[in-house]
Amino acid sequence: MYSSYGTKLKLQTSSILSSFTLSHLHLLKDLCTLTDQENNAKEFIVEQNSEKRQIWIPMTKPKSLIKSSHPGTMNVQNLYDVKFLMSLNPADHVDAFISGGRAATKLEKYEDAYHCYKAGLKIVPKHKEIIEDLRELQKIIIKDVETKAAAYEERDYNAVDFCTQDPYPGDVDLFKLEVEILEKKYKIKTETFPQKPFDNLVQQQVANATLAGHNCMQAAKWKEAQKCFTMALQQDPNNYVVRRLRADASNNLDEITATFQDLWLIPKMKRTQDTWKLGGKMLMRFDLLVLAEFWFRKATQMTTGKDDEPKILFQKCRVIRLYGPLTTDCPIKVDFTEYGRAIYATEDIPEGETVFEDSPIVLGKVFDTVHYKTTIQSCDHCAQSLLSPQEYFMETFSTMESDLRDLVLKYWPNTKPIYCKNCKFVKYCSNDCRTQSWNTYHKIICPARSSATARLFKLSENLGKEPDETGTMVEVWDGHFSPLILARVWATIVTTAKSLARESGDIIPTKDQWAMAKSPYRKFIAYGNISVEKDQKEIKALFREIFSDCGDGVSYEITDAEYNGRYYQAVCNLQVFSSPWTPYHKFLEELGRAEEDEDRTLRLLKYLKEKPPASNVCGMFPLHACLNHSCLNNVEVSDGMVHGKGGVTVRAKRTIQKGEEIFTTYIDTAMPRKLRRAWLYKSFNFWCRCPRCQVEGDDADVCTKCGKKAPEGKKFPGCGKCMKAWYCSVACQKIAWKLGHKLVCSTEHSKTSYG
Ligand SMILES: C[S@@+](CC[C@H](N)C(=O)[O-])C[C@H]1O[C@@H](n2cnc3c(N)ncnc32)[C@H](O)[C@@H]1O
Repeated sequence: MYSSYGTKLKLQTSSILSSFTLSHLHLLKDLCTLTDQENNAKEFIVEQNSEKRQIWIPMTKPKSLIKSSHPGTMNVQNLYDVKFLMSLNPADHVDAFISGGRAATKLEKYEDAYHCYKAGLKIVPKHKEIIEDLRELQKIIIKDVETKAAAYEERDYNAVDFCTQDPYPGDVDLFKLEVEILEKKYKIKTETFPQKPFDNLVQQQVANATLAGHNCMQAAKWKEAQKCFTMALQQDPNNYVVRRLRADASNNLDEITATFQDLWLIPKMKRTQDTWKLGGKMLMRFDLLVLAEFWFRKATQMTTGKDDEPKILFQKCRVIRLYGPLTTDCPIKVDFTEYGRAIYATEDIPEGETVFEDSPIVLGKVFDTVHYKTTIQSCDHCAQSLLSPQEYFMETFSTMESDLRDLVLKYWPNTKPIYCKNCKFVKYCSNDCRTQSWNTYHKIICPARSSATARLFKLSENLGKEPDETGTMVEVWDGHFSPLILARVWATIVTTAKSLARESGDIIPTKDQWAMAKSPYRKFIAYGNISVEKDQKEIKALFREIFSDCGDGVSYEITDAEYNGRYYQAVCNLQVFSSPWTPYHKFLEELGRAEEDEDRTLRLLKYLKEKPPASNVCGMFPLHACLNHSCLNNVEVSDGMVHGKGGVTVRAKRTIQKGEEIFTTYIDTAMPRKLRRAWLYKSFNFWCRCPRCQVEGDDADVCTKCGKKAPEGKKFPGCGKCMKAWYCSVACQKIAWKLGHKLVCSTEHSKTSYG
């Protein structure tokens, strides 16, 4: 039996499934299992190359019986099995999730373990064993993080250190244009003053006026100071010190043009770091961002010692340039802080209101996240779900009354995928998507193009593993997303650069054309500083092989910096989503409009489920990726339709005041403080400093406020409302309450419980 990609799926007499992938196995699970009726268990024997494994999955209770009769039950050895268990979506497979959780814990895939246990708790909310396992997991994660954190040198984290100040292509022209605007719109003059010979008397007058101006400045009399400096400059227009002083006086009067005019007239060689910085600030207010960047770049170059302001100001210009156009229609702006990009409300946003919507620039398969059951196929290009009636109704589709099945088939949209003509593997929802995909990236990375591209797809299908010389499956890629996403970014850059070259009558793109092609990805600022390429040698070599020949003699060099940078861009900016408008919704809409027999339609209702299964993919979202984390998040992110395609919608969880930062959450905020922090440190490399983390405690044996330790064997009483902070005295509790516990304790976040 062959899958659409040509993968050999052999069904043997003993129902042994060889050479499988998760989706194949899922689709074929009913064909390939032995059912143990007596013990209500199904056996899955999974063979990959020479490795054979047996998993017994209990289908119904009683659990004890299954365990005792099959010592190998739940012999879950690796993530394939964990993922497989998760994909079964059974109603009563708590044991499967326990085993999956334990296996994932052993494999140090803590997030997977956590989601396995959570799935188990969904079935039996207070399952004792799972709660114990979750506690154990919590301890393991904290220990792991503490060990790793101790091994790293504690660094003063500052996002600007990772940001480049390289000019963008086209900036030279923009620079000239902005100088013109400066002269024409803001009437900034470029003047030189002849050197006047002046005698002692004039010199004395200049000195007196300067001193008087200086005294006025001290007394905060800016207007008077400005007048004094003007008198001095009339006598000595080339005195750059006085000009700088007058700029300060004008700045204090908020006279932008006057301030900048004086700074502009100071010759470049005479401008201090401070002058460049102030000039940049004025240029930002003129909205002349390329010029402003130039001035802040100069200020950065002249910085000695610790002064991050010019660097931060520079990046502020960058985010206005990059994100300004994306936020014109929403009540937000993107700014730059010491922890990178951040989104702020530009007006009050009522609870429930949409804050913004976003669509992905690049999307690809979800990887390594067992809780997302990606069994539903979707368009490889636009992520539209290709959910079939069989996948939606599952076994009930064949058992429902035939007239109902006919009704479904009549109104269910066509979800038959359209395949790439070359590889006959990659699926699309339409010819349009197939053509667009081909023209933008697929022609470079189509698995039919070379053995290297075929290997990349295969690797992605096998969740990052491939056989080594001995046939043992080894992990070649340990990213949490499919390596195809990176391949797609590079392939898109290549095709864009090639077409820019073609437009100017060339074949090989110029440096500028490459830079233009990379420009859409500038929005994805990445802060990774730990080199990943050492650990991913194999896949890096594979990418190098693929992109060394992009056709027409063009190659794209994947340097170490390029590899690391793009890897972190993806890591820092990906978000899982799925199109909320599925074939199921279209079906319901069509059925609703149709004039069908009411009785028949009503009979169908009992087969409808609350929510259709999702076809999750992950995408790089330019705006959404700027959302920082808080354990007291004020927005919620959900799947949404954006310009007719799948994307994300960000809604206010409560009223957000103008100027407040917009925070999402990266983790399950029901987790206790210590675990939340460990999780964030492990996955995102930062220690959370949100208000909740500041006012909640970790243990009852330490006073959350003053840090005092409880006597041996004793515990301090906890906050009666939230039980998330413990105090040694009423005094400590009162102080903590005033300092912020009150604000946090009254929120719904504090009412959540974990496990
Ligand atoms: C998806 S990005 C969010 C936007 C980010 N500031 C940026 O510009 O890339 C995630 C990264 O932002 C930073 N971050 C997010 N929330 C943070 C917080 N509460 N404290 C410190 N850093 C945070 C961390 O570096 C994290 O890895």
